[in-house]
Amino acid sequence: MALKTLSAKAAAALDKELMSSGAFSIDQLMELAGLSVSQVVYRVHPLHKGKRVLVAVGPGNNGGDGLVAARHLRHYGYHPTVYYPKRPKNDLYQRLTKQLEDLEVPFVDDFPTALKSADHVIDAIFGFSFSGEVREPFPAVIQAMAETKVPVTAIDAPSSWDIEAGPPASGVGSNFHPAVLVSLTAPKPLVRHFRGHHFIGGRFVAPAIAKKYDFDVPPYEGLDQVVEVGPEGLRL
Ligand SMILES: NC(=O)C1=CN([C@@H]2O[C@H](COP(=O)(O)OP(=O)(O)OC[C@H]3O[C@@H](n4cnc5c(N)ncnc54)[C@H](OP(=O)(O)O)[C@@H]3O)[C@@H](O)[C@H]2O)[C@@H](O)CC1
Ligand SMILES: [K+]
Repeated sequence: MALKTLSAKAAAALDKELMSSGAFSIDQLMELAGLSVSQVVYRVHPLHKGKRVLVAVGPGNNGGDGLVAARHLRHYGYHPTVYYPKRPKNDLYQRLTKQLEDLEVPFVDDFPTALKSADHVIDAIFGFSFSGEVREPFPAVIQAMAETKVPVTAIDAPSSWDIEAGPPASGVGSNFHPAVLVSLTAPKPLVRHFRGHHFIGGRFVAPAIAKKYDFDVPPYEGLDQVVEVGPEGLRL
């Protein structure tokens, strides 16, 4: 059975609803989203495969998920490094940054150089609000992630992919195929073009909300914050 997907518009509306009538705060949702990403990395890239995780962080909430994941990974025993070139003055992102600084997580300015000594990469640049052509300074970062042999885990969307249509036909991102994707709450239509390991995370949706937005809450087990749903077709 094919997984039901959420369009970019529906995902944004769901986000808004969770934070209004759903009574969640953005901090809560981001914490659970980032926690689920950290659990995926622990599964696909356990500590013995190498502790150096490079996190590419973008200017919105997708980036915030990456900052949260970096914090959890530090507590699990990894050595995360964060590339965060565009930092909005938003209080939430500043607090997430301070929490990482207190854990002595390094922030770097040169992504391609940092990539040379990374064992795993988290793509937290853009999520469901991405559109159009990738603007500076991110084209070189996406190009580096596309070319590296280091495995990449993308949060919610491979950055630069159109949320509905998938990878761009040419130019930046056309050759970017991350090894792992963590869809938050529900996959976006771009997942039809994704062939790697696919997980769903974001274990915070009430059944009535899932019904209203017409997607399936995957069968989370025990303490897990994630469910693997691919690559063998779409198992749900
Ligand atoms: N409900 C859920 O499941 C939850 C979802 N969560 C997460 O939130 C994510 C969505 O976050 P979001 O809405 O903040 O936007 P996001 O995708 O990070 O990007 C926006 C930024 O990118 C920029 N930008 C856009 N296009 C660009 C371009 N071509 N080139 C360059 N820049 C470009 C844009 O800049 P602007 O256009 O405003 O100048 C803006 O700064 C979602 O995918 C999930 O990861 C969790 O945190 C909580 C629970
Ligand atoms: K991403």
